Amino acid sequence: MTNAAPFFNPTRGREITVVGIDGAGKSTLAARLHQALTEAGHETILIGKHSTEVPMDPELSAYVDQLNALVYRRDARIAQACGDHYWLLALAAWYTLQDKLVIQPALAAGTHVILDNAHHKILARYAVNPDVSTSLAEQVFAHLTEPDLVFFLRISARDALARKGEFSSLETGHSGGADEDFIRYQDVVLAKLREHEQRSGWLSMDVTDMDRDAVFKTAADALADRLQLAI
Ligand SMILES: Cc1cn([C@H]2C[C@H](O)[C@@H](COP(=O)(O)OP(=O)(O)O)O2)c(=O)[nH]c1=O
Repeated sequence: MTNAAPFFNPTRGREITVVGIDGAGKSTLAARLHQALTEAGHETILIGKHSTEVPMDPELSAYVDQLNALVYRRDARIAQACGDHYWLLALAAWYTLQDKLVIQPALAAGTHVILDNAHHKILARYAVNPDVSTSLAEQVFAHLTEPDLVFFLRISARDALARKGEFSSLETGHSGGADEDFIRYQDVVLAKLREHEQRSGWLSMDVTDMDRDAVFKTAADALADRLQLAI
């Protein structure tokens, strides 16, 4: 006998992440990839901003949900009072638990993970904040599992806004409520993402003139090509 034991040594799952500015189409693509992989018979989970379920562990799920509420369901006065460093560390705590309790066990069990809302956009947001050191922000996320494939959906802020129609205060970096505030802020975030892209081997797509089907088709081809995942 060899030591091959396929039933006890499932192939590790793949982690696939979608990044881009607000309105680039991340959630749309992530949901399509999740659906297509599942329909093709691949065990796959979709993880987003409010995914708090730790499989078969209601107690940990409740704890992760409390952390999600703390980080994302916060009131503006509390956000302001606590300040940027606090929120950076709270976000790092959130991403740490999501990685350790949900993503890593899934990958180890052979389940693929589609991650919408990865931490890269947060890094870009903090990189444009002069009050927080960029290297500190990079360090608090450095231990997270490295995705096997990152799709970067590139679009200008003006075009993203035309798609979205409306935006939240967070999506202007709390800089104001006008369209120009969204555009100015998101274009700076986009420039930071593009710097990251140069260093990271992301699969970059200019989605300005692509409809959702074309984006999905390009992504599906890349999954087959780079990760040998057929959908
Ligand atoms: C992908 C896509 C999205 N949209 C719309 C749907 C949503 O209202 C909005 C943002 O899409 P969404 O996928 O939510 O983007 P993100 O997760 O990056 O913020 O744009 C289009 O109009 N055309 C498209 O091709």
